[in-house]
Amino acid sequence: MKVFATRKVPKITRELLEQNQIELDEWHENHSITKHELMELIPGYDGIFVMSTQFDREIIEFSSKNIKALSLLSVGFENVDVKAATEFGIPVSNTPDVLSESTADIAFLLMQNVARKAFFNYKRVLDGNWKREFNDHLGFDLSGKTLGVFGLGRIGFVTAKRSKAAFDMNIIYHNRSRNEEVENELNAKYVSFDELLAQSDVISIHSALTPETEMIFNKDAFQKMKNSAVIINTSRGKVIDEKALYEALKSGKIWGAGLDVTDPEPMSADNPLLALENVAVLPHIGSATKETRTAMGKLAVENMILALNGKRMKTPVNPEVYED
Ligand SMILES: NC(=O)C1=CN([C@@H]2O[C@H](COP(=O)(O)OP(=O)(O)OC[C@H]3O[C@@H](n4cnc5c(N)ncnc54)[C@H](O)[C@@H]3O)[C@@H](O)[C@H]2O)C=CC1
Ligand SMILES: O=C(O)C(=O)CO
Repeated sequence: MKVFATRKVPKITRELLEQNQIELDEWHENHSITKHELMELIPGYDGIFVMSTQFDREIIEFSSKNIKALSLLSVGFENVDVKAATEFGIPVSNTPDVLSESTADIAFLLMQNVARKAFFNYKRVLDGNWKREFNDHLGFDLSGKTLGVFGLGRIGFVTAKRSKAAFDMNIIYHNRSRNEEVENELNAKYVSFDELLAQSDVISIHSALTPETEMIFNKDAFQKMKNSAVIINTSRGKVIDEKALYEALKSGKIWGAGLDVTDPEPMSADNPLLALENVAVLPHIGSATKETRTAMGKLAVENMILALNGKRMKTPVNPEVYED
């Protein structure tokens, strides 16, 4: 058996594959693999570790001749046409749960960072501009404020839990469905999207990227938010209309933004958002801890080995592929 990874995999993945006598090739070039390069390579493999690479219907159909599994090293799977994979009988898996704590940490880090302008103030230190201001560049307290979670799934829940425990924040949420367990545990209140926009001091985005959520945070949404509000995004860049976000921040329509994900990625260094005092940007490091990347690598390889042996994957995103 031979598998291919569209980027370098964690050490654990390599080790487990070796123990199972499965050969691995990884994409080592400096540029992201192109569709053409991928299609040239696919015929030589039995399975693929997908790391952010786009798998559209054409690639899926082409892969179906020999590929027995697409094992993603991510929980998000908007880059793969799952419907096509199911149609062509290819099982697809992702890495849920194992990255929820570390991604929620980054949402929480950005929240505190923006509330206290930490990156901006750090830059002042680097620039030799250390002044103790009494009335300028002030932040705001998170304690007792209202956190609005958009998409209260696995990561949204952990973020809400941290915010409640650390800052006794009042939790409201908007989700595809209500979650009474979460409501009881966190005293959280389900609200409509418009209520979430109007009532939140901080909005933290944790939904998947879907046709419904794409650009849902647009000019119209920013108009409905408090002038003092902060928006945090650790889901996918495309959930926010970044031009509208810039305008909303620049005009004082909303107060601040913390982004771990942007559209496109990487964000260009001359993006005007980076020049704003109340904006903190990180280069998509939500799951980037040793522990989490190891757990993701282990789960991804377990899924791959199961699929290569004709067994049901541990965390399939298209379980219907196993139905007769
Ligand atoms: N920044 C980073 O490094 C990372 C980013 N992510 C992103 O976080 C996302 C969430 O991950 P999980 O919490 O594990 O997923 P999940 O599936 O547990 O939660 C997503 C939630 O969004 C909700 N949702 C979907 N469409 C919605 C809509 N139209 N309106 C309201 N709610 C909606 C769902 O009901 C669900 O509760 C991933 O899809 C991925 O894009 C995940 C891990 C790391
Ligand atoms: O898992 C995901 O969806 C990520 O964005 C990175 O871990």
